Amino acid sequence: MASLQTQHAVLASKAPQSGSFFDEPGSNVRNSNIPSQKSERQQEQDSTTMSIDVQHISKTFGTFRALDDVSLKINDGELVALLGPSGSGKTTLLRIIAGLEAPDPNPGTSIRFYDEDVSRRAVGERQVGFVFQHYALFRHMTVFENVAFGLRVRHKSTRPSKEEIRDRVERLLSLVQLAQFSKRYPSQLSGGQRQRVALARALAVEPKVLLLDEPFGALDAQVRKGLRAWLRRLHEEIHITSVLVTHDQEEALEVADRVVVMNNSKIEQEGSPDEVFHSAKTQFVMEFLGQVNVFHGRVQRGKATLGDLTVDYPHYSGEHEQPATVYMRPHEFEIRRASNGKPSFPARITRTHSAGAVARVFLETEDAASVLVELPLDEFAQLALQEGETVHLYPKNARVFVPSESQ
Ligand SMILES: Nc1ncnc2c1ncn2[C@@H]1O[C@H](COP(=O)(O)OP(=O)(O)OP(=O)(O)O)[C@@H](O)[C@H]1O
Repeated sequence: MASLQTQHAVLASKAPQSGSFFDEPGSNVRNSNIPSQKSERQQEQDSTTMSIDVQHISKTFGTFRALDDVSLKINDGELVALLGPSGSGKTTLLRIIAGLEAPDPNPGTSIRFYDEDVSRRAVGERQVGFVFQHYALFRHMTVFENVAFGLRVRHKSTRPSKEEIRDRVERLLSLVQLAQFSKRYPSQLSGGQRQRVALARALAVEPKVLLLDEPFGALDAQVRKGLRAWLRRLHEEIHITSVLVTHDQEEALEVADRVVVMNNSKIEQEGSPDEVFHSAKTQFVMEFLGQVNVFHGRVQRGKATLGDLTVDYPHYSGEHEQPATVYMRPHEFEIRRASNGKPSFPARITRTHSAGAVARVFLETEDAASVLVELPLDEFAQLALQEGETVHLYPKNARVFVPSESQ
């Protein structure tokens, strides 16, 4: 292939897509512009109460703009993940929702909880529950006392009775599966157990919304995975409107009902995990969510060209050739030994790795560009691919971005 270059963003992969752009003449390679059908869940959400509605939020620290006119609506009972790289503004947005930080005082800026303007309400009045990455539990208090704390310190007029507090704490501890640890001190718990206590403590005061800022960020990968699944199950049980800040795309895609991708102080894209993963609207989202092979091609007169491969690209019908970036996910290739006449390109296998859920095949094109392909293990075994051999790569799907259009 002529002028083929690749680079990899190292992130996780998902199940294969069914699109077959290269086999179907006239198909549209620009996935991102295909209007997506609203899922039943989305339609349901549209008709539910909006519990958090922030509009036109900007935040400047000195001369640095940490948030740039961000608007976001979160439905009642929804779990939304704010996902983005470090410094993209996720925590700042969360802190503004909480009332820990004030937005720049611009006309049009508003923060509403359940239709009530809370912009002027202090953090203590907003009824939010927090769990942070390093949510220090009180070391001198038992698990039970930690969870009960928020209720015990309430003013007499709103404080529940001793029995009510005991009942509520016991219920919460069984909800977070720590009932048997109620008498332990934080130092006698694992990191994951401590975060579950922190969550029970946040829920004890019956907040209207739950704000989670990298709650599992300090824990090791295995524990994080377990807690992720646990948090999702918990959310399904209690359905409290929740905002989860994370820079871990796997975590966001697995746990959230809706993912809000942030970049450079703005919301880059929001949608269901499927939408943001499969229909990235920008190159940033495409690269941030999932592993990608990146190729540099061209568009001209309604066609996108990548070496010998050509696909329809109706978004640009100009005569003037424009550079384009073409993305293909590792699972979006078929590998064959012999050409079947369909558009493909040859590549040499440099390494294979099959000790995992899928086999990973590392290849090099004629231009010495590297490509990563993922195959189901049975297909990999059937092909009996050998390092050093040259095979044909058949792309099954691709997304084309013309920088001037997509940015
Ligand atoms: N109090 C502050 N004073 C000055 N700059 C700040 C302050 N708080 C945040 N910032 C800056 O604003 C930007 C956004 O910060 P924020 O914490 O919201 O990012 P983030 O997306 O949550 O990142 P991370 O994942 O690293 O926590 C960063 O560049 C940060 O340095």
